[in-house]
Amino acid sequence: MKDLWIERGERDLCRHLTFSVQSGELVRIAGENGAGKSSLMKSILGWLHFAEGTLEFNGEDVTQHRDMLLQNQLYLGHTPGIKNVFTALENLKLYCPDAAEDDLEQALVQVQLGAFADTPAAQLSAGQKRRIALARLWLTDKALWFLDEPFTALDVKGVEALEKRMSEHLSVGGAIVITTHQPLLNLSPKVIELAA
Ligand SMILES: Nc1ncnc2c1ncn2[C@@H]1O[C@H](COP(=O)(O)OP(=O)(O)OP(=O)(O)O)[C@@H](O)[C@H]1O
Repeated sequence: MKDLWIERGERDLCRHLTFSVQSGELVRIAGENGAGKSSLMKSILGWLHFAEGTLEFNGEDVTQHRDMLLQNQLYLGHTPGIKNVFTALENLKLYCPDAAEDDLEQALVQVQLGAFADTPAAQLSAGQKRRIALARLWLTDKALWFLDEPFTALDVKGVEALEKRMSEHLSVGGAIVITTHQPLLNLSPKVIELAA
């Protein structure tokens, strides 16, 4: 990201922001509520316009055509986006339609939802719904993850499991951009601070 200038409404969320994310690197976007962390992620992914700046992915300018970036990324938003009428397994299938049934079930086991595969999401807690969304991280082969407040509603075990999965991803050359108001337990990110 080079010289990003992002405006929202009347506010400049950042000006001339430059940073990089390398293979194997965890980058944390930090800042107070409203500082622009989610907006920055959405701008990088092309869902929000940015006023100025360039984006490169694998050394190629993708500012105008983000196809290559989008094909290689997984974005997990700060709301889990779970449909109440569907079961945990069905919800995961919606996100990962090409995954084999066994793999979907295994991913639910990884997030301690093995026993809830056939339970409608309406009967699950906020943390359990978050875990369904997170189960995608055990199924994806995308290199670059954007995780917007992924720890919300998770208990300590859930946080530990997610950090372990993130650590595995980094160790095989993946990269992660994360926003979180919660301190990481075992991972040491590079921090990009946005002023409120
Ligand atoms: N849909 C929207 N339309 C207009 N402005 C918005 C919209 N969503 C957010 N904003 C504004 O953009 C700014 C940045 O919001 P953003 O959600 O990116 O902050 P954040 O740092 O992710 O906050 P939080 O820590 O609360 O999640 C805020 O000033 C907010 O008021």
